[in-house]
Amino acid sequence: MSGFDAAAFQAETGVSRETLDRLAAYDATLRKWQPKINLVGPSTLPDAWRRHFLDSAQLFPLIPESARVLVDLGSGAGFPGLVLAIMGVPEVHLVESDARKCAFLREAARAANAKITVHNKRIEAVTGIEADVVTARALAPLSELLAWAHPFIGNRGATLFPKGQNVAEELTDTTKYWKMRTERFDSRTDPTGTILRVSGIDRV
Ligand SMILES: C[S@@+](CC[C@H](N)C(=O)[O-])C[C@H]1O[C@@H](n2cnc3c(N)ncnc32)[C@H](O)[C@@H]1O
Repeated sequence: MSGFDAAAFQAETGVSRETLDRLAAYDATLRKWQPKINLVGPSTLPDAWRRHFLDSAQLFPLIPESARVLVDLGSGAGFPGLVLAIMGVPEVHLVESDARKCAFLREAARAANAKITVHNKRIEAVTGIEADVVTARALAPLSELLAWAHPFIGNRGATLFPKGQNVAEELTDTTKYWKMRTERFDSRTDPTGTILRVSGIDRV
């Protein structure tokens, strides 16, 4: 059992009491639904405030201040997109192909009073959203993520992707297909992890 609880999350992120209460309502919904649908790895649930809530919340300060519209690809149980919506990103779209996970996302958003849009579709089928930021956690290699993100942000917006220790290899592979500006930030939850912020994306 981890000692990193909601209070530790609040101390680490500085979120308001109201935001913490909304995240706690999301957490309670996650714990209620987890036995019915495998939403997160069962072994990660006791440490959810660090492994999922802080892991998602650490992206918030990396979002440009002018950003209004965020698309989260392959949202699963809502990490990081739903956390970022609760923290204050004005317009958040969650894209998830699994209908049961979409039912959970709608219920968790209702419990947390978060006005998000859930798209129960494959990413490739979602069109017509002009976004400022695209996020995705644990979904695909970088080159694939950029191919999915590009229709939403063109070369104007930015992506934020938590990545593991293979990030250097993924970057090398990606430069064959994409021109881009990359910035790397140390993960606050994973000593071997990196948050990759990519912008100015164009095909080679
Ligand atoms: C490994 S989970 C990660 C979920 C969440 N982002 C997280 O980090 O906890 C990947 C999710 O992406 C969804 N997914 C995979 N490919 C997809 C696609 N092409 N379109 C929409 N959703 C997709 C899966 O159903 C799954 O819920």
